[in-house]
Amino acid sequence: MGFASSKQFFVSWEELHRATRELARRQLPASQWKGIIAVSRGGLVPSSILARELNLRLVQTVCITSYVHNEQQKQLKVLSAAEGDGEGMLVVDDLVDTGNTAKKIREMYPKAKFITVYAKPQGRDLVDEYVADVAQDTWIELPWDMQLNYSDPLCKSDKID
Ligand SMILES: O=P(O)(O)OC[C@H]1O[C@H](OP(=O)(O)OP(=O)(O)O)[C@H](O)[C@@H]1O
Ligand SMILES: Nc1nc2[nH]cnc2c(=O)[nH]1
Ligand SMILES: [Mg+2]
Repeated sequence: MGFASSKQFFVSWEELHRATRELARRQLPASQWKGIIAVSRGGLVPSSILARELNLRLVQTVCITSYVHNEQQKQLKVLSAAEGDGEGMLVVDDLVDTGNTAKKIREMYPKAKFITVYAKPQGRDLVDEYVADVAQDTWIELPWDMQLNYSDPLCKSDKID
């Protein structure tokens, strides 16, 4: 789950919006869906965009926290979960990485369609649909985790000038 990430992929609000709208476009016709189950917290913003684009008013959540014990072990804890087997529902998360969360979601909602905006190779086969591939060694930095910052001009680190 990102422990071995050596690179970063920075996602702006605009890029997240564009990619999530593309994910929404692929869920048409909207009439086939009863609603959305957002995988909180990462799936909350994408779910809001999908709900708007598909005019879905039923938005439920499944709240999962991940406890990391060591580099190999990630233990999931479900704090609260929408009821049912997921029939007619879109289960939405921001990304799939190792696939641990996705496996749990599939067990809980076997009849749902599970979709994410981003997917890494280890977990992508567990997702029914996603928009963008990201390498396994890359950490995805999402817009709600970032802020605008001043950046020095490149020549400042140029020792020859
Ligand atoms: O494929 P995996 O290795 O399971 O990783 C993917 C999950 O990790 C992140 O959530 P996280 O558990 O960090 O919590 P958050 O959504 O509250 O940020 C992300 O939002 C996915 O839900
Ligand atoms: N923000 C973020 N959370 C994650 N959780 C698991 N993998 C990732 C990742 O690449 N980025
Ligand atoms: Mg999450």
